[in-house]
Amino acid sequence: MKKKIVLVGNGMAGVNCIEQLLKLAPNSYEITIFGKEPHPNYNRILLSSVLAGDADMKDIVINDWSWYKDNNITLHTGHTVNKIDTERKIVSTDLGITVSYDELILATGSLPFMLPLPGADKEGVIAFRDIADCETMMETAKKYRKAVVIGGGLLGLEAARGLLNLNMEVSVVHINEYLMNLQLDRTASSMLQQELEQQGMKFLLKKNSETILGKKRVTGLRFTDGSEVDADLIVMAVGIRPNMALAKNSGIEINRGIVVNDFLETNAPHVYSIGECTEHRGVAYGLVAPLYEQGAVLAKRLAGVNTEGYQGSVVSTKLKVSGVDVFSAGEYADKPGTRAVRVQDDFEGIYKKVVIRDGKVIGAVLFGDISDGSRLFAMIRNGEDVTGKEKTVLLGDGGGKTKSGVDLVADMSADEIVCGCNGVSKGAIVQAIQEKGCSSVNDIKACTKASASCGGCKPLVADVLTYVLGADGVKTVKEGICGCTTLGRDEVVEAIRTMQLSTTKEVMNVLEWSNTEGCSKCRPALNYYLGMVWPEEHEDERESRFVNERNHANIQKDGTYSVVPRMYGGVTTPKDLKKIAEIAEKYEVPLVKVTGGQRIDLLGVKKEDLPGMWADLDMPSGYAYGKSLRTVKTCVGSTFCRFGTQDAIGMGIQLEKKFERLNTPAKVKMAVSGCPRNCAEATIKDFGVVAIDGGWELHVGGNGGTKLRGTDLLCKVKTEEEVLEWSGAYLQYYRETGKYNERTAEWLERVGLETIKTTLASSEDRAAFNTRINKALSLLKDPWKEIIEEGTLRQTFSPMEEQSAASIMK
Ligand SMILES: Cc1cc2nc3c(=O)[nH]c(=O)nc-3n(C[C@H](O)[C@H](O)[C@H](O)COP(=O)(O)OP(=O)(O)OC[C@H]3O[C@@H](n4cnc5c(N)ncnc54)[C@H](O)[C@@H]3O)c2cc1C
Ligand SMILES: NC(=O)c1ccc[n+]([C@@H]2O[C@H](COP(=O)([O-])OP(=O)(O)OC[C@H]3O[C@@H](n4cnc5c(N)ncnc54)[C@H](O)[C@@H]3O)[C@@H](O)[C@H]2O)c1
Ligand code: SF4
Ligand code: FES
Repeated sequence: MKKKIVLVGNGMAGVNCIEQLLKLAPNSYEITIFGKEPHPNYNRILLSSVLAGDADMKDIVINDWSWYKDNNITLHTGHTVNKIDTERKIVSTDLGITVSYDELILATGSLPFMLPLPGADKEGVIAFRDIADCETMMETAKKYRKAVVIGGGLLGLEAARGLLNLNMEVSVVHINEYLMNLQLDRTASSMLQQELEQQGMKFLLKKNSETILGKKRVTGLRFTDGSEVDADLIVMAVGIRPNMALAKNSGIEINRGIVVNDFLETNAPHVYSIGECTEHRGVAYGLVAPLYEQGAVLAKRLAGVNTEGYQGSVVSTKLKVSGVDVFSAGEYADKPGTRAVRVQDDFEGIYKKVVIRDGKVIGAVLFGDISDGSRLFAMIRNGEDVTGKEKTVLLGDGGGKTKSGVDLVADMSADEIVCGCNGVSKGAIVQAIQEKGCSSVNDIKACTKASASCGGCKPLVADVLTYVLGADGVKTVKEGICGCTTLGRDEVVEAIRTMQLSTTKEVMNVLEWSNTEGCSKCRPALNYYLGMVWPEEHEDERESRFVNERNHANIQKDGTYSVVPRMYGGVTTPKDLKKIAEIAEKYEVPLVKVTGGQRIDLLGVKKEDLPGMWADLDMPSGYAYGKSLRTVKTCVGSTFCRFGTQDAIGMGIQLEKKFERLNTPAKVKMAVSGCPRNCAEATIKDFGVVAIDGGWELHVGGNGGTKLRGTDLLCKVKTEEEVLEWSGAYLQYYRETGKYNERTAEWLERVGLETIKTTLASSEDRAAFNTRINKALSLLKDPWKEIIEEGTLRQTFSPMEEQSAASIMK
């Protein structure tokens, strides 16, 4: 007769252990699983991606209902096991079921720590732990605007990013003076803060929460220093506590967690504990990789396979916030007896620190470029001795003194975990390569799920591929444009052309998107590609655009908008200035500001006032919100300046009139200077024109934002017509080959200046590019005018509409 095994906790650690056990001893046990949540086993890690709009609830299920059936597992969801009789070997649940066991696994996970503040029981105060919390946040974002996240750790920041994507204003309250203080040093933390502030997050540091304000529902949070912040939603993310109530009630030894030995045995015979509820050698872990390692040991033990036991884990973390690369592993803090190698590049926003003690790498922090993460992590885990070559660990030596990623893979045992998020070992990846013919990171992802969650293990997966197949055997596959597809930008655009696909829905269906609704990354990208390929046929999909582009104005931190009318070349008239002044008074605009692009910005406009204000202005939209031509900055040039050799203003106005409204992969800024003194700063623009004696220099690929880049010289031309011809060809080439959201500076570096020069060298090719761009330009209408004239569009400017459109498109 089969022995009976019972698992309490249908979460990541417990079910993974059962999966391992089924592989090692398929027919040895009759299995029963109890889970408090009403769902089959799902990937809790990916709740952050669901909240951010990058994955769908259905994508995060690890084992669906049929998996339990196919493996003859009896599953009781919605049941809380509340008693274990360790003498009679029976468990019972709150709903009255009792089941006997021969072996019992406790994998009850953790409970989020809720600060015991007065008012913490109010409506709108939640944790971020499970599907229910995630759904509450998504629902709340449809009705409310202000979110406060307490806790600036991994969970708090991922929650905050998700809430921003849901169109909420987000303030993160942190007790410490710097973010992710448990994972980062101050330098990395302040770089992280800067990046997140640019994404729109606000921070309240060194703040100790005192009282949650509001009647039935939360309205704010007061701190011990007396200050307050408004809140319609408070998410507590201040750490977790092992869930050991069941063990405690049943007389099983607990301390910080349920106490186990190296074989995951508790003090009660035949009762084991794994996962976040467990304390092993004094440590309770809060990341999945160690929990999977515990499960693997326990599965072996239960299957009668020899094992040395669980020895504890070194952990690494990666923040799952798009656009931010942060990695931390081991002991990252400076302490007596440690020394560190640091590299900091403020231009590229990169920081790397490796901590060394007694000749061994014991910790690392990486920001901006985390490609060394898995190599350093392997060194930390292997206790690699780097005495005498400490600097080469980070800086490289060109002579191969330190081990490469592939060498480190060679040293790994088959059981070692490569992908922490999905519990995939080196052995499983090697097997997928050898038995299933996988030859790229994407193949491995499809076969084993390795690299499918946070993506932090991609470099290590690539090293395993190289280790098995050699460098020539590995297929380098372009990144999918988002998590919904493995197809890259070029493949998608090619399919749109050749298969004549005309809507985002059609693209997603025909190209078999894993998430049929798409996500906040692919929907606007597809809308752009479709418009670029089919300028006449494609109808712009408003719902696929981000909030600023839907509303043709920039949303501000208080939910109002900013209005910037077009002012060609930065030139205005007394009449227009008077009109703008009167309108600013009429709509009680709190701030009128001259922008860096030489225009006038009316800030603090209510959404419902936008169409009225546009009608009164009777000026074209300045597209200050769009992936489009923003401004053409000009100096006064030969019109007034003593040094000017050409008419910079006239040239700038011609360029702005020609390219206004053009949809581009990312925003485009231009400038024209009337002489090489370059007062219009043309050499940090996407397209800069600088007058020289007898003509113009055309400069390309500049960027003045976070990643400052000076332009490269494209060519010199003689006439204004040539400036227009070259700029048209250049912009259309960028439109046709740029990835959505890729600025010209990044595009130029990817494609290469020489390729661009060669492509645009012939006048016939330039003429063809110009024909296509002129076609696209001829079809564009001013959006403000359209909205004023079109009743149904105008109606969408009521405050209620924005709430319902909040969806995933920030
Ligand atoms: C939003 C979010 C993002 C995360 N991101 C990452 C990440 O990027 N990387 C990483 O490594 N980790 C991450 N984590 C942590 C990771 O999800 C946890 O470490 C992991 O889920 C813990 O697994 P577990 O099985 O121990 O516990 P859980 O997954 O919590 O499973 C325990 C289950 O047991 C059930 N249960 C408890 N008591 C009983 C009972 N008495 N009877 C029946 N059922 C019971 C619970 O309801 C729960 O479903 C994240 C966590 C969250 C919330
Ligand atoms: N990417 C990832 O690996 C990832 C993502 C999400 C969650 N997780 C895991 O989930 C668990 C929960 O995450 P977490 O971020 O809540 O835990 P945590 O313990 O890592 O961080 C909690 C943070 O809250 C701060 N804090 C504590 N009390 C506070 C207070 N009163 N006010 C303001 N701030 C306060 C702490 O300084 C700390 O930085 C952890 O085990 C974490 O590792 C991991
Ligand atoms: S760039 Fe030359 S022409 Fe233009 S304002 Fe400066 S000095 Fe005058
Ligand atoms: S470690 Fe996160 S996806 Fe592999």
